[in-house]
Parts: sequence; structure tokens; C-alpha cells
Amino acid sequence: MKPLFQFAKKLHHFSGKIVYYNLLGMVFISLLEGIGIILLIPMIHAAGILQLNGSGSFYMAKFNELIHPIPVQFRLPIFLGIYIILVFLQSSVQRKLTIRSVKIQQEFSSKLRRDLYKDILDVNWGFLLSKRKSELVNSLTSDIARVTSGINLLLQFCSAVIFTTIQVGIAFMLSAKLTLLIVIFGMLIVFLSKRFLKKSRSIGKQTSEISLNYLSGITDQINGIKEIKSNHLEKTQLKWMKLLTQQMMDEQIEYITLKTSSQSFYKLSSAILVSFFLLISLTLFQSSSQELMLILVIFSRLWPRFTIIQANLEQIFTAMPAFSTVQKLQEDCLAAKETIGVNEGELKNLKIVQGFELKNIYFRYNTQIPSYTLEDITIKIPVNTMTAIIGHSGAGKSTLIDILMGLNKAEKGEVLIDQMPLTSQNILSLRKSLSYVPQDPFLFNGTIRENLLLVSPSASEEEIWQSLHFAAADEFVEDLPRGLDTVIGDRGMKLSGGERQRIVLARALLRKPSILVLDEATSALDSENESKIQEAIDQLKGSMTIIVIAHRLSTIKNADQVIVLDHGKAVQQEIYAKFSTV
Ligand SMILES: Nc1ncnc2c1ncn2[C@@H]1O[C@H](COP(=O)(O)OP(=O)(O)OP(=O)(O)O)[C@@H](O)[C@H]1O
Repeated sequence: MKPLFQFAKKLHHFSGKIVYYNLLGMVFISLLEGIGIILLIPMIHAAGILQLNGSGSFYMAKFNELIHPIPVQFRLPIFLGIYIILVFLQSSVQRKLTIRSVKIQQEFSSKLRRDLYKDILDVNWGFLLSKRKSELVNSLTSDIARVTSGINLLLQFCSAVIFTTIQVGIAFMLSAKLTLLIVIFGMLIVFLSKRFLKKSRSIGKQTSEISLNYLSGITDQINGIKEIKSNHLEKTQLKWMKLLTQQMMDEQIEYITLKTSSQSFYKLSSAILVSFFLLISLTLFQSSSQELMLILVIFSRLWPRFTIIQANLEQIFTAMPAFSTVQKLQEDCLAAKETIGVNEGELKNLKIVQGFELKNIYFRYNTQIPSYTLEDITIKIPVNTMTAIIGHSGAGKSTLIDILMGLNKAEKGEVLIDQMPLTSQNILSLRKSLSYVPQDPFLFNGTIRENLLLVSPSASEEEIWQSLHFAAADEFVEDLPRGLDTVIGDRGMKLSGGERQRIVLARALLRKPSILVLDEATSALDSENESKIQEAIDQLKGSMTIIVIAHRLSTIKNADQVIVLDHGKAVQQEIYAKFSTV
């Protein structure tokens, strides 16, 4: 229950008084409905169906006294008129409340999504490496949707409880004995239905697990669909899908079985309750017919609310694991926050005068394993020079770059920029001045222009073409039928590997960085385009600090220094002049 209360608290902070105004509105509607029900008796009396004799409770007697002066022939039209006004008032207030409540829910759910996404964006890289991507996607999609619907259910639950309490109050004024009897029955039913709530929660847990497995599995499969098709693995993959869909089906059936069982339980218990109630009130309490009728009317309207309350509770319990997951993720994200107290608005680009220095760096991904991925690395990268990092696959090149960018945190040793340590205070300024092109660059399903403007939204048309030219991408973009406005598909699938690399390079340059980091950014290029990019990089030399992970000799030969990594150790660091044998 704790995560649910935490979110209710958040709702309270976010919406403030409006939620309470809405609940007050519910009280008002319930009162109007109560008055409408009380009016039923004189209406029935005025229609000649029932005789009012003043017996029953004190309130019934008072009411009879009140309507006595009204001439009999006017009573029915007056009561019908009041009834219509009440219904009109009630429905118009209800309409307003519903709209307002949807607004609160929508705003709150948008805020929850934004907050969770921001929390995830703000965490350190180590935390992100330790999480499955599908776990985060699942929390941002399925779990957060369940939390939002849980909050809606909670509000509905509160409304139903208020409505029910007021109606029970009115019934109590009309007949304390009969109402008490019904409330005792009601409480008994709630107590007996506890097991349904417990089961709902365990089904909710299953839902979370299945949805996570489905999402992670299907993401992997769709990403690897080319391999699946070309290696004819469809059968094996379908087997996986069959197994999972079977689990989904079983879980849904289990949920519906539970829901229908609790509904049947309710129907049966309400039938028993009404029968007992009639029997006891007629034989034991000798209630008046009008009193009995009023109470029956109230409870026949109330009973569906009881069912709503029970169904709401079951659904809230089903959503509870999602509340716990999101709450836990938010707490973990906060604990793993990368920078604390940095004001985004005050962030300035980092002006590097001397350069980077890595001093006795030790790093490993898993501290349980004795060997280090990077061991005792000490290197210098002077400002506005070009450094090439080479080494066999798995030597630790990308890891080293991640340390430089402050993504990976060294276990021992330090990263210095102009002799100052890289801390959580200057890390964002560094990244603001840096353009990084990874091995597997990020392109989204939009136009080339949109993908370029992602890093520099205010770039002019001229700047865009300039950076495309630098990245040797201008010619192929010009040749596309829709030019810059060509949609490139998921992850740029409609472009060739080399075209994708050139677009991403153009994007990196559009940002006008003072540090350019290229992680095998030209590996997919043919020699013609590669040499064009080399020329461009040569032109950039001296105006920015360039760090490249390279395999090709052509890249290395233009570097001012080369760092050779071997099994996590920097075995060589030489200025190219001395490095002529590579
Ligand atoms: N997230 C991770 N968790 C655990 N180990 C990792 C992780 N990322 C990399 N490694 C391991 O660290 C070592 C260095 O990896 P890294 O990616 O830095 O190598 P690399 O030199 O860039 O290789 P490549 O040229 O193949 O890209 C490898 O043994 C790799 O298996």
C-alpha cells in the first residue's frame, strides 16, 4: 500500500486544492441525489400509490409535517418540478467535475511520465549499464500507464466512498436501525472479499513480469528480424511467441475468473442481504412501508456503488506492483543521480586551454571480478590536437572514451581538464562542448533535417548544408527526391550504413563542438568518402580537440598522437612523427 500512498501524496502536491474541491463537489452531488430520493416518497404519495401516515423515524415525521400545508393537488407538480431541477443541477455539476477530474488526471499522468523520464536521463552511466533497456521502456510505457489508471481508480474510489457515506448518512437519518443492519452486512461482505484483493495483487505481479518479458523479447526479435529471416529462424522465434502468448492468455483468464467470481459473490451476497434485511425489518423492527421503501430505493442505488468500490479496490491492487516498480525506479534513479545542484540555465561551454589528462586510471565493469578493463592508464590529450586510439577488439577503447566523457567513473585515478578534476559540477559543461559519434549512432524515424536539428535546433539552412558538406553527405542528400525532408526510417534504416555515418557526422559538426569524439565513425565508408571525411577532419585540426577510435591507417596517419591499448593497458603513446611504422 505504501507506494500507492506515495503517489496519492504526489497527486496532493501536484493538484493541491482542486482535488479537494472535486471531492467537495461529489459531496454536493450526493446530497442532491439524496434529496431526490427523499422526494420520491411524497411523489409516490401524491400520485396516490402510497399513504403517508407520519409513522417511522423522527425525520419521516418531520417531513410529513413539512409537506402538510401544501394543497394536495399542487404537491405532485411541485415535487416533480423540484425533482427535475435537482437532476439538472446534479448532472451539470457532475459534468463539470468529470471534465475537471479528467484534466487533473491527464496533467498528473503527463507529469509522472516527464518526471520519470527526466530521472532516467539524469542518472549516471553505470546505473544505465546495469539496467535492461526493456525494463526502463516497460516502466515508461506499461507501468506508468498502470500507475495512471491506478490513480484514476483511486479518485473514483474516493468519490464512491464519499457518495456511499453520505447516502448511508441519509438512510441513517431515515432509519437508524435498518441502516445499521445493512452496514453490518456490508462490512461482513468486505471482510469476506479480502482474499479477492490478495489474489488481485498477485495477478498484478504476474502481469508486470509477463509484460516485461514480452517487451524485451519482442524488441530483440524486431531488432534482429533480418538475421531471423536470413537464417530461417522463424520457427524458433514463433515458438517463443507461442509460449508467451499462452502465458498472457492464462493470466487474462485468471484475472477474468477472479473478477467474475468476486462479482458472483457480490450478487449472491446482496440477494441474501436483501432477503435477510426484508425479513428482519418486517418481522423484528415492524418498519413502516414508506420507510422500508425509501431505504430499499437508497440501497438499490447504493449497491452498484458498493460493487464499484470493490471492483476499484481489486483493480487498484492489480495495479499495485506497477506502483512499486515505478516508485522503486524513481528512488534508484535519485540515488544514482549524476549531477546534483547543477543549474541547467547557467551551464556554459567548457573552454579548455591545456587539455585532458588521465592519471593512473583503473576501471572495471564488475567489481567482483579481479581483473580490470582499464589498468593504470596515464595519458595526455593536448587541446586542439588529434588523438587516435587503436587496439584490438575488446581492448578497452570505447571504455576509455566513456571515462574521458565522464560516463564511466574510474575506480582509481583521476581525469583532469586543465589540471582540474572532472567532477559532477563540470561534467555537463564538458558534454555541452563535445560532440560524440558512437559506433552505432542514434537516428530516429524523422526527416534528415529533423535528425540534424536535434543537436542544434536553431541552425540555419546554410549551416546545415555546410556541415553536410564537411561530412561528405551533401551530394547524396541533394540527390534524394525530398532532399533534407526525406524520412529515413527507424534508426535511419532507409539509408546505407555509410550514409548513416555521414549524416551523424554532419550532425556532430553542426553543433560546432570544441571536442569531437569519433568511435569508429567512418568504419562503414568506402575509401572515396573516407578520404573526403579525412580531408574535412584535417581542416578541423587545430580548431578543436579530436579523439578518434580508428582501425584504418589513413585515420591514424593524420593524428598528432596515437594511443595503443592492449588488454586494458596503454602500451604506447607517441606523437605521429615517431609512429611511422604503424
Ligand atoms: N557494459 C559492460 N559490462 C561489462 N563488460 C563490458 C561492458 N562494456 C564492455 N565490456 C567489456 O570491456 C572490455 C572492453 O570493451 P570496449 O567496448 O571498451 O572495447 P573496444 O576496444 O572498444 O572494442 P571494439 O573495438 O570491439 O569496440 C571488453 O572485454 C568488453 O567485453
